[in-house]
Amino acid sequence: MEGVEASEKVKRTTARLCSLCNQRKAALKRPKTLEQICRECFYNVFEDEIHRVIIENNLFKPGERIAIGASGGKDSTVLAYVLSELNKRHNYGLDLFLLSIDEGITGYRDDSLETVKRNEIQYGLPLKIVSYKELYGWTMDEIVKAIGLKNNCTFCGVFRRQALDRGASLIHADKIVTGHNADDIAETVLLNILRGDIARLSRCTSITTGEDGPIPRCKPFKYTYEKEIVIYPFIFFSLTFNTYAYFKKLDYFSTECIYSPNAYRGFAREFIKDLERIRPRAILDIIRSGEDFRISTTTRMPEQGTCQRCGYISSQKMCKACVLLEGLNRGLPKLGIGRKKPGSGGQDQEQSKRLLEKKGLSLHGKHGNVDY
Ligand SMILES: Nc1ncnc2c1ncn2[C@@H]1O[C@H](COP(=O)(O)OP(=O)(O)OP(=O)(O)O)[C@@H](O)[C@H]1O
Repeated sequence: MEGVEASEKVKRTTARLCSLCNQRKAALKRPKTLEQICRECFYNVFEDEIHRVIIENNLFKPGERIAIGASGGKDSTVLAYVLSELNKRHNYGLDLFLLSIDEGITGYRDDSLETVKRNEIQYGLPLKIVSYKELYGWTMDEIVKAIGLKNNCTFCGVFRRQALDRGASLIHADKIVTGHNADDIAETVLLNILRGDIARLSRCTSITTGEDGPIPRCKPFKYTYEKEIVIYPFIFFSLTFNTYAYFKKLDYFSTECIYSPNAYRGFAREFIKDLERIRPRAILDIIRSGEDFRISTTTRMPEQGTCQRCGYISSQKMCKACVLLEGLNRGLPKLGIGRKKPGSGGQDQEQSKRLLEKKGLSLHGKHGNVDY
């Protein structure tokens, strides 16, 4: 019965004319606006929105070398494709590169890197791969053996952040772009509110961050819905499978990391889904709320300095990567796990974490809690 209803729904939707061009048959309902539009108009609005975001926010300057953080996953694959198309179409004058970090996760990253290697040929973009093993002397497989499954995402998140910077500087990149999308950012706003993490809350909605660090980072998908990029597991809009990556038949890798099988940012994601049922714009509203937060001028923010050991930016004497690495090398892998700095959550974060864990949900992001 359900199947019959679904196919009726498909027939009803596809029989309608596109509400933008009024000529071709509608092929999907846009999750962002609920408009029924055709494939061609979808490509146009999807790409034009990203172009507008790039131009209005002055993300790039002609001649810049841009490292695209390429994991082989849906977001960064679509980002690489769209950015290379827009670069040609609008003459941005950018030198684009794919930059992949090999965390050393057998059965996951080795497979997704194969996808990136194919993307290198498909999009004609040079690829640079840097590995945790060469940078830190440890693979994630080895780290998980030492620390177990509980805190491994913290290592991975901290190391990846620095690895992207180091990789980008090896290819003399001026900027790094990542595939963080609107859903990721809205979730992060909520998580930072729950953690009481004022420092991260104040920067998590910025489209460009790290301008005071080694290499600025941009998120051109800041306003792009995940559901428009690729299939989404919690389908509640009809025809959400007709997304950009699907229509364009892009080659991406779609398996979850084997070390964080429950990697969804459970609570925030579910909450946002509930809100979206009432108001499809909820994701954009949350991002806007995050942007509009005013941080009191008396709030103590971490001061940016450099790590005494490796010279990387750090608000402490030693950067988090060096602290974690020291723990690993001394056989004390738990050294440096946990975070109790002033203004960074402390007790509030612990309380929210306990509360969520009681409900069987996790506060941690896909790759630890240091994603922005
Ligand atoms: N191993 C990696 N190498 C290079 N860039 C990475 C890597 N992992 C993540 N990134 C960058 O960080 C972004 C966010 O990654 P994350 O894994 O949190 O989200 P995701 O939604 O699974 O992204 P994707 O679909 O691109 O894998 C990615 O879109 C990509 O730009």
